Amino acid sequence: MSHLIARPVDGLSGRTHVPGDKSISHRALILSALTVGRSTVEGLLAAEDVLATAAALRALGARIEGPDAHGRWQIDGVGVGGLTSPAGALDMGNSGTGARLFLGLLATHAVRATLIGDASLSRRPMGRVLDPLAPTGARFEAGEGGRLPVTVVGSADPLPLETRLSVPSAQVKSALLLAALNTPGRSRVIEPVPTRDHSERMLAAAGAEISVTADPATGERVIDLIGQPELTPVDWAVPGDISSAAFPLVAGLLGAPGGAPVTVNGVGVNPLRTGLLDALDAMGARIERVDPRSRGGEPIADLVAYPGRLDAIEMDPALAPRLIDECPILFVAAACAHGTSRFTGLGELRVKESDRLGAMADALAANGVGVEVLDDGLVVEGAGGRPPGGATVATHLDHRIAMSALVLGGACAAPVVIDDAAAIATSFPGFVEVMTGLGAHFDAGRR
Ligand SMILES: O=C(O)C1=C[C@@H](OP(=O)(O)O)[C@@H](O)[C@H](O)C1
Ligand SMILES: C=C(OP(=O)(O)O)C(=O)O
Repeated sequence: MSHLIARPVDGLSGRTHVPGDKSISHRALILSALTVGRSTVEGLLAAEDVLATAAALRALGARIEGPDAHGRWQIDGVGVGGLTSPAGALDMGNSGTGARLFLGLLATHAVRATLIGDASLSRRPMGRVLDPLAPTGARFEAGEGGRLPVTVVGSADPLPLETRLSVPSAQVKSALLLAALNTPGRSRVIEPVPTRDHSERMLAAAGAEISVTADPATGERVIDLIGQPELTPVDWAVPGDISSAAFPLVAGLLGAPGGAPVTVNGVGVNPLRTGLLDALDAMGARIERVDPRSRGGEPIADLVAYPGRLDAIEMDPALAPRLIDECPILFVAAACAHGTSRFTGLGELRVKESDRLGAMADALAANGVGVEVLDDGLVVEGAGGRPPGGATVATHLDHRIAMSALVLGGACAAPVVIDDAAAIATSFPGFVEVMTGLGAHFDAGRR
């Protein structure tokens, strides 16, 4: 395990960019593998989670090469329904998105495949996709409690789905849409609470017959997909990941008021992903969106975070699906704010790469921040400036805990150590370089 120390700094400033969006990168590879012909991806996130998806698709018959000298990836698809049984197990590594999306994809292919993952992924619930996928006719042999390893015996003659999501999860929604893609006829997924809509946008871009409407009676999102289309190749362009940009942006906010800002160029600002910006805005943060434009069918902008006073919030729980991955770094912002913040509606954080409520409560408490853990949230007593710091944080194979703790260290009075920096490669290779380029001080020496 490689520990890393974040030393206190006065603030960060400068201009940077972050790697491609993880959600969009997974989907670009998967949908490309289902087209007939050659697709390309520019800006693909070449991090462990996405590379696991690429490896799994290769094992199922797609050809994927990259990056070329221009950073572009090429995928030769096998067409919807064209995947074949892999020779060995598909290792999804640390990736919940990969595991759930492949369970959907494979459910309606006449293949047999076993999905495995690391210790963190092997603890995460898969029943949330296995149960709603059962009506396709697929068979699943799962580990205890519906956990990995899971062997999928895909249905050769799948039946259409009509499902109302019981968990607000883009992974579950996307698994069902991928299953519906190779199912004859019309499938319907009803989403009571909107979640990131990259799958819907990208399926439409590849020529699938998909419609998204609001149920006139309930207002719920109704997604209809006609199965077994011939998908056309796409030249995808992936925006910067707002979930990665969150770290330099919050670090930028935590500098001395009046200091220079941190700018992150070309960040995806899909409205279903920008809950962090809304929560920080409610805390009094100044984050400007400059030069709004679009990339690959998604809105993007340069985001500029100015250091200044932050005040506590009582977060609106309805924001949860729009900022779910950004909660750990939002808790760091709250730890430095003036007053006591209250976050609820975040029970989903307990089933991410780690129990993120428990892991962040431990990380903050060890570093002198007052916290109370709720069933579905946290109460954080802001230090109104620099928390004490000085402790080691257990990262539990969780990239977002690792990066949040390093940002915390920069804003504390004494250094913060993480026990293992390796998990950062899950989603944000180059994190250390991006942050040090803005003035962060990390080292692997002694405290
Ligand atoms: O669909 C996706 O790409 C993702 C959806 C979210 O998970 P849930 O759908 O389980 O909330 C998020 O936490 C994850 O990092 C990526
Ligand atoms: C929860 C996350 O990812 P996944 O579910 O794909 O492991 C994340 O990236 O914060």
